[in-house]
Amino acid sequence: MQDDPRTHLAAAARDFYARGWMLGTAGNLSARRDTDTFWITASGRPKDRLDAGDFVLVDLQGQVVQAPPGRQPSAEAAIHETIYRHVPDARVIFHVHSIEANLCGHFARRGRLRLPSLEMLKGLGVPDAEPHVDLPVFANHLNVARIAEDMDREFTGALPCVPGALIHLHGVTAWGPDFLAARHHLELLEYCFRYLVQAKILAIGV
Ligand SMILES: CSCCC(=O)C(=O)COP(=O)(O)O
Ligand SMILES: [Zn+2]
Repeated sequence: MQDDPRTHLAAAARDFYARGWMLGTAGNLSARRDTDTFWITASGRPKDRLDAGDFVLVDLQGQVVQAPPGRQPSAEAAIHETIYRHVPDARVIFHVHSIEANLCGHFARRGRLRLPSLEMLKGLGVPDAEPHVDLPVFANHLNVARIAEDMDREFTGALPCVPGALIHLHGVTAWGPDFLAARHHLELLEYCFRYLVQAKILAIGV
């Protein structure tokens, strides 16, 4: 599995688990294999010990192409499909459940979370000294298809100006053209969330 995307996904999952972002089997990760299929974590697997038997190959229509015995794709595969269908350069998607991402759901207004105005957002593709950027926030539903439908509707209108989205009181999803970029995007969003939580504690307006 040397240069197999599953190796990189398993390594990313171990990293995110160690940061406390994928505890208790939370989260799911995927990477495109080709134009029509992507590898995604199997549902309900512990993210600190994934191996090749913990990934399912699915297509952009939601059909399972290849699955190890007894494994189902992530229950949230429809969200990954929606992102891959709409965002042409998304090749890797990370969805994690950090405490800060969920606390920041409380700061969202009308389906948007205003990110802090930091030059650092350059790393999310916004090269301004004092950027004004909103992250889309989607309502959470136990029926994941409803989240994917909301995302499909919103992304049909316009893609977000940063490579990520929040699902309210559930978790954050970030994507990128490769593993490193997707990780950087997730780290930058998580930095923003920590910054917003700290600013709230210190009663600083951002
Ligand atoms: C234990 S977390 C609840 C489900 C969830 O939100 C998640 O990210 C993991 O679901 P999966 O089916 O991918 O294991
Ligand atoms: Zn989730």
